[in-house]
Amino acid sequence: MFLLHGRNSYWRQLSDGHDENDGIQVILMEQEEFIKKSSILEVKKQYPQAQDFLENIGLQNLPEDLPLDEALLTVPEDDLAQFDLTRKSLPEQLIEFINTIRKIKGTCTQVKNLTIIGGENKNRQKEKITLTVKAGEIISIVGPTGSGKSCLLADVECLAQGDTPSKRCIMINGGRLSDEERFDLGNRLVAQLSQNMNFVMDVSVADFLSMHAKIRLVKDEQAVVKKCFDTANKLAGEKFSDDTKVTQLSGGQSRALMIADAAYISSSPIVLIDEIENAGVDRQEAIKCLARSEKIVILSTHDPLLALGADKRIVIKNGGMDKIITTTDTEKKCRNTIKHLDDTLLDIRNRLRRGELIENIDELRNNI
Ligand SMILES: Nc1ncnc2c1ncn2[C@@H]1O[C@H](COP(=O)(O)OP(=O)(O)OP(=O)(O)O)[C@@H](O)[C@H]1O
Repeated sequence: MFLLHGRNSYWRQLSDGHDENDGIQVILMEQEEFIKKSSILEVKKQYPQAQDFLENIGLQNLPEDLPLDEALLTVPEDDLAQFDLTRKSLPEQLIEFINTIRKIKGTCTQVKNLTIIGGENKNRQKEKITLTVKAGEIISIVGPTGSGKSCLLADVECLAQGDTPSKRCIMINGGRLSDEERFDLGNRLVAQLSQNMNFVMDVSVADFLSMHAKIRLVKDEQAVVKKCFDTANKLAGEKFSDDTKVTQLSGGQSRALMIADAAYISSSPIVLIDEIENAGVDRQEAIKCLARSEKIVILSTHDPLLALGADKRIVIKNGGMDKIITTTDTEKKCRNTIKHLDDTLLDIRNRLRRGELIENIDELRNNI
């Protein structure tokens, strides 16, 4: 719904420490009252799924300032009958529709780990590697240009079952997914932040975030939306306001917004990122904020800081997983020095952006 390349998921639980079904019952009773008494506009704001429901039965133009039962008086009974509905049954059907989505959300499994079972490299030689990634782990994928990093990300994204060119197989919680689970659009596990993001809705950043938070049934919606907006602005080079249209955001700002969304709103437990270093966002902060959210983060990168910032890295050679390296303590120490070099480069980049001349060779030497 909200982006072309991204995916969203109903997999995370409603969990709030109480029995899930009790919680759902209470919410449903309040919800029924609300849907019956409020104006259609308010219902759509609270439950964006209502828009889809009404559109599917050709009722997208109902007067939005009226409650549903009053608005339905403007619709001939015959128009409703073709969908096997009446003025009385339609609100009940709408409530059931919204409840079904809640139930889907409540019954889905949490992802504790993901396993990549090796397939074949470009020469059809077997990959002798099986890697299990736990929730909260960050994995980088490194390798020369064209070696097959994006291909591995694509295998995870489609939860490959030996049916992609690499013949890899992806397991969730140690088991294979049924075709139904794999292709069920409502149950998307994976959020992919690819190099090009395109929004398909022309709404403001604020509306975009709160709609998504509502669909995800996020608690404390306003606070989460604010957190998400502030984080996106922290990650983006050029700041933007919350009334900016999402279609007017730059490539870097869009990615910053989607990274913040993936961290704080999206319930997708697996986040895939293709070459975040090209996104014009504060890449280290981006990874830190995703890592805090206990997701599985897999990123393909040419950036030493990101590669070494991961818990493990997959080295790709000729289309195959050649090695898995766990980042050593010594590497982590080396990373601090690399970070210093990187900060120096970033400073030069920023000075160039501000139109300054870079001529002080001594200063540069001292900084390296
Ligand atoms: N195991 C494999 N079997 C068959 N084809 C493969 C395999 N791995 C990669 N390829 C193919 O190799 C080509 C390059 O792969 P890919 O785009 O994934 O490289 P990359 O490492 O992401 O490159 P870049 O660094 O430029 O983004 C693609 O056409 C891809 O389909």
